[in-house]
Amino acid sequence: MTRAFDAIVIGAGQAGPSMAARLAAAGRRVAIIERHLVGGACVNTGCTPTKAMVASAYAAHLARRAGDYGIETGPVSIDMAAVKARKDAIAGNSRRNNEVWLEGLHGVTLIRGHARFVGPHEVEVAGETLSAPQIFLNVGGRAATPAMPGLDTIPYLTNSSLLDLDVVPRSLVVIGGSYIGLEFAQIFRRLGAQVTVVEMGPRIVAREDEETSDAIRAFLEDEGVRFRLNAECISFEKRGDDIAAGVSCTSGAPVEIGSHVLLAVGRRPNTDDLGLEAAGVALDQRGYVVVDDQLRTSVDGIWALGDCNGRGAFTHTAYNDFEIVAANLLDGDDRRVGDRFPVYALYTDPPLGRIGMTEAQARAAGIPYKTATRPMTRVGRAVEKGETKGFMKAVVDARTDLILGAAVLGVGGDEAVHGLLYAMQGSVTADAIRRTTPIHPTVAELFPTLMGNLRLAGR
Ligand SMILES: Cc1cc2nc3c(=O)[nH]c(=O)nc-3n(C[C@H](O)[C@H](O)[C@H](O)COP(=O)(O)OP(=O)(O)OC[C@H]3O[C@@H](n4cnc5c(N)ncnc54)[C@H](O)[C@@H]3O)c2cc1C
Ligand SMILES: NC(=O)c1ccc[n+]([C@@H]2O[C@H](COP(=O)([O-])OP(=O)(O)OC[C@H]3O[C@@H](n4cnc5c(N)ncnc54)[C@H](O)[C@@H]3O)[C@@H](O)[C@H]2O)c1
Repeated sequence: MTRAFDAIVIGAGQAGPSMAARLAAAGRRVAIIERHLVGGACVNTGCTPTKAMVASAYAAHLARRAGDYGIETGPVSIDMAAVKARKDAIAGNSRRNNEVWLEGLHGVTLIRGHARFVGPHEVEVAGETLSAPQIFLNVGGRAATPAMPGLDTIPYLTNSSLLDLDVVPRSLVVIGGSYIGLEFAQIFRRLGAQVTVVEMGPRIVAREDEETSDAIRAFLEDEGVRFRLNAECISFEKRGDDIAAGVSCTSGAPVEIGSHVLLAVGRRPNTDDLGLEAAGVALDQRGYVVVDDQLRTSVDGIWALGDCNGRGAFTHTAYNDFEIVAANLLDGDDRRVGDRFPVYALYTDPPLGRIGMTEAQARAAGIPYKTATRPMTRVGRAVEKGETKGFMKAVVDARTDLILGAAVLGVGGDEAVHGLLYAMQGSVTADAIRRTTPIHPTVAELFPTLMGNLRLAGR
């Protein structure tokens, strides 16, 4: 027997539950299917637990630096079991709040199990077939584990399993020098591990401008994180209790030894075990669901939201996907993915707040642009806080005076960058920002000064 609903949502991550709630509020009978933990990657193995650990690592770092502020402390030691318990409590509370809310929604049925398409509008889960004219995919992604020689012979960690450790690894080799790898590298270094980041490219966070990569590398090196760049042909081998990572770098020792290895080399979408071929939903070469600018898939009545559509890789983009689909379907609105500005943060300390284009992207696009940079050593609030690493930088269209992009790498950068998000969204010019009167002392108070220092690129 087939159980009929008006809508089925597959995956209770960052878009699915809100989608289910909106549909139910509009009078639809909705099934939402979750195979593992409500809240998905962000709540359980991503944003929430990692940012809780960033906070513990920051506390350790600040305690070690207490003397800089005239404060005396004793020796700093780490109780990793307590760090883990705090992180688990925060993530667990968030998950339970999501669950209680979802289970209490009138018109929504939460079904536990792995969903698989058996037709364009039929899904099998826990031995039952469900059908609905509208289906919303919110299946997210997981850590990519590419075929690397020897990987199957060692007990490697991913973002999920690393979060289960209740002891600090003696030495952690992080494969991948990008967002996931760098956040974990700094966390575990501050918690006391020897940390080496192995990156196959010539620099870390290669999507950012070179000066950003260099500054992040420099402050992580200051804390004792080691880097092996240009590490092609990585291989692994068990050596007693340790793991040897062969790194084939152009310089340096050919092998890095660690007690633990973290794989942080990207994500892959959870679309390989969803039976999408039975529905005829098209995937791209990397397995992401192909969608249009309103997140419709190649099959009528099926939408894809969140990481699985390859149009974003963040919680806020997943949630915005829900807003777009709900507005178009239920509010008669006309919202599109193309209308959103890319904005995100890298939660190292100091964090990187980023919006829009990098300078390299503006140059590659052939846009005539102006740029200005200011080091955090010349930001009063950063000096007063004793946290002067990093810089802020803006890239502005020389023809229109509109902001193309910005990077705020510095204390409070993840928050401050929002001022520029609202300016970009509202088409506010650099000159208009220059004329504002922000609060003193803040990091964002230097944005008007920054805009006053814009110079044509190359001058
Ligand atoms: C270590 C780490 C740190 C991160 N930090 C940040 C951050 O600070 N800020 C930020 O914005 N983003 C961050 N991200 C990214 C963020 O977690 C994701 O972008 C976000 O979770 C995507 O949401 P989603 O709803 O698309 O998918 P997910 O949250 O992955 O949810 C998908 C859900 O679908 C379920 N599912 C999958 N297949 C099926 C199936 N066949 N049947 C039933 N259920 C299924 C899964 O179990 C999961 O619960 C981080 C990611 C990682 C890994
Ligand atoms: N603060 C945040 O918002 C946040 C934090 C963590 C993750 N995320 C999301 O998760 C996504 C995935 O992050 P990620 O850091 O895993 O992936 P990524 O795709 O950003 O970077 C992967 C890195 O691994 C390197 N790499 C790939 N293969 C390699 C190999 N064989 N050997 C050595 N290095 C190799 C790449 O050159 C790259 O630097 C991000 O795009 C981001 O959207 C967001």
